[in-house]
Amino acid sequence: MHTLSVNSFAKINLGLLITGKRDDGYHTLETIFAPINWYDTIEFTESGTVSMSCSNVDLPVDENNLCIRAARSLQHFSGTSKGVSMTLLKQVPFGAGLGGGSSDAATVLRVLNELWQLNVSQTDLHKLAVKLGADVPYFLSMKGLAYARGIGDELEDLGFTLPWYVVTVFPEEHISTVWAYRNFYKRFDRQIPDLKKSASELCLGGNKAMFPLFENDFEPAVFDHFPAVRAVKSALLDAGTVFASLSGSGSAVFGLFEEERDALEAMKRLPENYRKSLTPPGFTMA
Ligand SMILES: C[C@@](CO)(OP(=O)(O)O)[C@H](O)COP(=O)(O)OP(=O)(O)OC[C@H]1O[C@@H](n2ccc(N)nc2=O)[C@H](O)[C@@H]1O
Ligand SMILES: Nc1ncnc2c1ncn2[C@@H]1O[C@H](COP(=O)(O)OP(=O)(O)O)[C@@H](O)[C@H]1O
Repeated sequence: MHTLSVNSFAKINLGLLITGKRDDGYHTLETIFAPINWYDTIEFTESGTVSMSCSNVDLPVDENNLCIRAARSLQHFSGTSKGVSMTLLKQVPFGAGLGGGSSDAATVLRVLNELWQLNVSQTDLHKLAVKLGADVPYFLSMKGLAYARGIGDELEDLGFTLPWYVVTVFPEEHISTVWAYRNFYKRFDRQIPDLKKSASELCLGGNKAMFPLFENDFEPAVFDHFPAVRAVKSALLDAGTVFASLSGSGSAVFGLFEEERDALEAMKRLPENYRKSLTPPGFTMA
């Protein structure tokens, strides 16, 4: 039986401005998604039923797992009776603000649409994706930097990449996205900068004066409740990063470096037990 192995890349958020709250409880936001070179690997083998195993025993592999939920949503939408056995090599920390689970869900939708020969349209896949998670559409349809609005599902491919090395650090604190959205300090009345234009001036024009616009609205509350997370941002700044920020709802923190040697030096200075990844400039999801 043929087995297909696919990598599911994680993301960081360059700027994350929460602009309001919808009647359904979801928040509207503006953010720039950027892919990083930290990934899970999922192996797919056709089978009569839908099942999965996972290298991380802390992650349930029941109907709540986003890989299973994605497979089920395709079965229900298409009416297919085909199945799949999935093996998830879990390397992206979860509760990290890196979208690892969302990326896995998007990979399952994309691969099973091909494997099961369903020919579900991109529009319909997008609808299935957003029901699985607000971040899932980004991983379904984008490869590089994307500007996102709505709940994170209205996407625009920016067509350029980050010109820096990205050091991403997980300080071993799992932060629930629900907790973060319940506890962030609201600033809905604040003037919203044009993140799309600023990202272009920053990445293409090299205008570092744009960096302060890329605030993460989760950061103040997360730093107040998790001082170890605040300390990672301070350590990256002390190591000479040109910009550092919480990613998503956290707890991962990333720093941007112009020189690889400075990025590697910064990684050495951080606690040994913190998981870290280094992404080169120009990275996109293959
Ligand atoms: C915060 C962000 C930023 O990219 O990512 P992570 O930090 O999770 O990676 C996303 O908005 C997370 O997207 P995702 O993790 O897919 O969230 P979902 O599973 O759809 O929603 C989990 C819960 O978060 C809240 N939620 C999520 C997205 C959003 N725009 N507004 C919300 O209020 C809702 O309470 C929802 O029930
Ligand atoms: N395959 C999966 N990988 C990671 N998290 C998963 C998966 N399936 C379900 N989850 C649940 O989703 C949440 C994390 O999702 P993820 O997209 O990684 O969020 P975050 O970006 O906040 O880390 C966790 O609470 C985890 O229990």
